[in-house]
Amino acid sequence: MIAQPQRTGVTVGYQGVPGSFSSQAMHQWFGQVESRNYPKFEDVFLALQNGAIDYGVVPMENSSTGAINDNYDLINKYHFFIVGEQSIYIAQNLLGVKGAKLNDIKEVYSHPQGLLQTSQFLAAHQIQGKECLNTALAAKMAAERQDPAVGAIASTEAAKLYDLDVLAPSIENDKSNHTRFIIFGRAPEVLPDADRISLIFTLKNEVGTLYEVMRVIKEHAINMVRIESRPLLGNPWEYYFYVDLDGNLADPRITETLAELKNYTTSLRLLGNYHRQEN
Ligand SMILES: O=C(O)C(=O)C[C@]1(C(=O)O)C=C[C@@H](O)C=C1
Repeated sequence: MIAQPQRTGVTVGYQGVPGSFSSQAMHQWFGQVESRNYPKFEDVFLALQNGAIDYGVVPMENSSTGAINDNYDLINKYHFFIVGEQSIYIAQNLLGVKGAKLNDIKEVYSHPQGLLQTSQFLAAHQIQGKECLNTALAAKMAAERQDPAVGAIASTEAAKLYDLDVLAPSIENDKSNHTRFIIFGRAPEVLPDADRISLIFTLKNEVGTLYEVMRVIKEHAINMVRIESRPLLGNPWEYYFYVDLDGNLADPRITETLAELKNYTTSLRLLGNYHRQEN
């Protein structure tokens, strides 16, 4: 694994409360760091905008349930730069108040992603899911309710922090459940050995424009690792595309590709060139 640069004396923002997967991802990437937490994903972007934090950490994609669309839209809306990524293994657990048994649980709080990632277990045990803003907040809410019928789907760290029992460990549908988070800041930070590039672009509404973009990438022998299309807010039936490529900005194949893509796109924004992280 490539060592991350030391960023000391900085403040990092994440969504949720301590014990959330976002806070775990933040600590894995930054180590011990000053942090601030916010109720909503957009609050993290606003905090970066008004200078309350130096970096933000948000989830972008889960290996079993796919894109976390809100954060793609926020990255498109706020013109910040991706400086890194962190993928973590997400073990979801059924948590309950002390002394509760699995069979007591009738409803659970969790983030919509936590409920989706454990849908098979919840259906098999006829447990009703109740959405809340974050998995760790779900644990905090279950602890406050002190009702053996009310549990939470969250991490074991959240169980410890909010004094809950783990009634069923690792109940995620997919045993290789990972979530990829991005680390973003106000300025680009290009590292000489960076190997992942993220772009956002819009296209001319003409025959074959997306094909031309793919062709340019392919003809420069660049590996495209992700493409997401999302509706452009305010322009019905128009889309923006988010693309991740393998590469470094000092490589002429990349500079030529970016220059050529300008011919086929109506806007093209480089979000960052950073270290990729394989699971
Ligand atoms: O960070 C948390 O704990 C969250 O509740 C958020 C979130 C998400 O939005 O995907 C983070 C990682 C997991 O995929 C489940 C939930």
